[in-house]
Amino acid sequence: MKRHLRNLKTLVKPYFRQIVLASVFLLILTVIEMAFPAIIRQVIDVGLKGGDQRFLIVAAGLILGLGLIKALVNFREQYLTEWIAHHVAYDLRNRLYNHIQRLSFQYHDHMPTGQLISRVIEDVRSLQSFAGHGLVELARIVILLVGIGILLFSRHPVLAAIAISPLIPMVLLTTDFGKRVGRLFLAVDNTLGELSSILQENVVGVQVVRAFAQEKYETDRFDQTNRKLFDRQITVVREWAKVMPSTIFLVTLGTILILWFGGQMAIRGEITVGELVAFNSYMLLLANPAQQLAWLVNAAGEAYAGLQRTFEILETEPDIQSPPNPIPCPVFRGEIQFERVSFRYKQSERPILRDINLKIEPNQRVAIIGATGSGKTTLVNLIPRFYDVSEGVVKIDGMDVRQMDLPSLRRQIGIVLQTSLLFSTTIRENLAYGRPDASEEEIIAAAKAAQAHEFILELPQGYDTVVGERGVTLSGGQRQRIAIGRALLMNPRILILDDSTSSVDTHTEHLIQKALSTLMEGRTTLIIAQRLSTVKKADLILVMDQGRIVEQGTHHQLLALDGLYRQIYDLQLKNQEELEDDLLTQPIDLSRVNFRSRNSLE
Ligand SMILES: Nc1ncnc2c1ncn2[C@@H]1O[C@H](COP(=O)(O)OP(=O)(O)OP(=O)(O)O)[C@@H](O)[C@H]1O
Repeated sequence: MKRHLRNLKTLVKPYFRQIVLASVFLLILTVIEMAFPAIIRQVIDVGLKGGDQRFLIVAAGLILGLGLIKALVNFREQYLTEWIAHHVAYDLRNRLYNHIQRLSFQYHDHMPTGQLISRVIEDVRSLQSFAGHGLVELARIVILLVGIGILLFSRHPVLAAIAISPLIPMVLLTTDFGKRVGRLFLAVDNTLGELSSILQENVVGVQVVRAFAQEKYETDRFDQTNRKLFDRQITVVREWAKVMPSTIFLVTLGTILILWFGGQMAIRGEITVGELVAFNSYMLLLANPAQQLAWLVNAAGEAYAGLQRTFEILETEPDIQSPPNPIPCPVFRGEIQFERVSFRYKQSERPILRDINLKIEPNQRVAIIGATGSGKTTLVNLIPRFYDVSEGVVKIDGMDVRQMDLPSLRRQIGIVLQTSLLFSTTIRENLAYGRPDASEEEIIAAAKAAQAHEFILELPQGYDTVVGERGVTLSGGQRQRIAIGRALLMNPRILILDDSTSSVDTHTEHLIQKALSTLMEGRTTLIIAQRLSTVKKADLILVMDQGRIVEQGTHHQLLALDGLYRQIYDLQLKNQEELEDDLLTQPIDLSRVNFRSRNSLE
């Protein structure tokens, strides 16, 4: 709790001046509200009793003047509190987004995307709505309660005690509700996160759902979580509905008590009629905010849950960041070394990479092959520090990558994956994603080298065509060429490629191969190889099996070894004729070869 209040303080601190000003406005408003019953009392006791018309006119003028001031101050106060709330939400969304950008892959592996989205949007919204309207109302209630309490007790302590007495169970009721509601809202928010995860997964994976005709299953899954959300929300409403009528009843009880006891006192002449009316007006002044108390506690609970969930993200230290005093990264020569590297994902029981020793010379082309799940992707992911080694060290040009400045390390490593993500913006901006300062000539040159220039020109708005959800849909081959252009423009010293191309026609395949060759020139390149042609051309081939590099060398050296590589190769050679035809057209998926079957071959 203390920690969360401290967090809240860090959020509102920049707006301290505005908060003070809003509080002053609030105080003025409340004082004006409390002045009205006092004026009415004077009107009844002095004006009406003495039949003094001038007194009535003065009182009416006073009420009119105060009413005008109240309207003006009210406008300023409402504007200011909303302004503060929106600024706090704006800052929080930015802080969250910046932090999420810095969190490691390890974190993203286990945090569902939908949960993150729901925290940045929904939890911030609940915080914002409480920070605006809620906090002000709460402050108003406190000021009113204290102010009216002092006024009533100073005039007539006995009647004040009678009038205020129903407020005691009301406060007890709402505090009890307040204790429970935070927990209930946390459950609601978590389920909302689950629901957005399912939605997000289904929208992204719509093709898979349709292809497997699993619409019914997915609809049921969504319905189940939606029902859970509904049930949890209804629980909150039920709890709230229990408290709400009780508070309304208790306020009404206050008025009844005043009329009953106060009325008798007035008959006995112990208080004036004006005082009785003023007492009742003060109670009515409290009625509205008191009824809102349950709503406020509700909103506070929701905001508290939001605060907990958003700060859970903000308090997560990124596992992977630049060291405090990073070694400045000069332009890499491109030598890569793995020394006794082992790696285990946080969740995995066994090491995924074991005792990897490897030296790659600058500008070498390295092909990595191995069965699916043998650790190829994991191995290359250690170079740009998407994950950090569990044991051993990865070095570039003799320096441990963990000692380098992270952005300058990653800027020198280009990555082209099989399914390259493009952003929903123009082709030009997608190409210049890593180099926003690139000139038009540079962008076009990169697109030409990536064999993308021609098809870009054929698009409706050329380089200004928006891709993705808001614009045209590009084919797999076109997307990959844009991704190659994007990497080319970065001019990285080290390149990581996935050379598989999802079924494209011969011509596109040829264009992609040409683009990749241009991209690889003069750079250290690691290719997760799916094609025999790529493997044959590599300076060094790494054969991976169950997290280890079991063989390494050139095509001929490895053939001569007569080991696993030979077996893979022979398996392909059996279909020699077919392969000859397909070599430039169809990717030969080496990862699909059953490496384990070598035992049966022996
Ligand atoms: N983020 C992750 N968290 C936990 N385990 C993972 C993660 N990514 C991969 N693995 C596991 O690590 C092992 C190696 O995966 P990796 O993706 O490196 O294999 P690969 O050789 O690239 O496979 P493929 O050819 O199918 O892409 C697999 O058993 C996989 O289940």
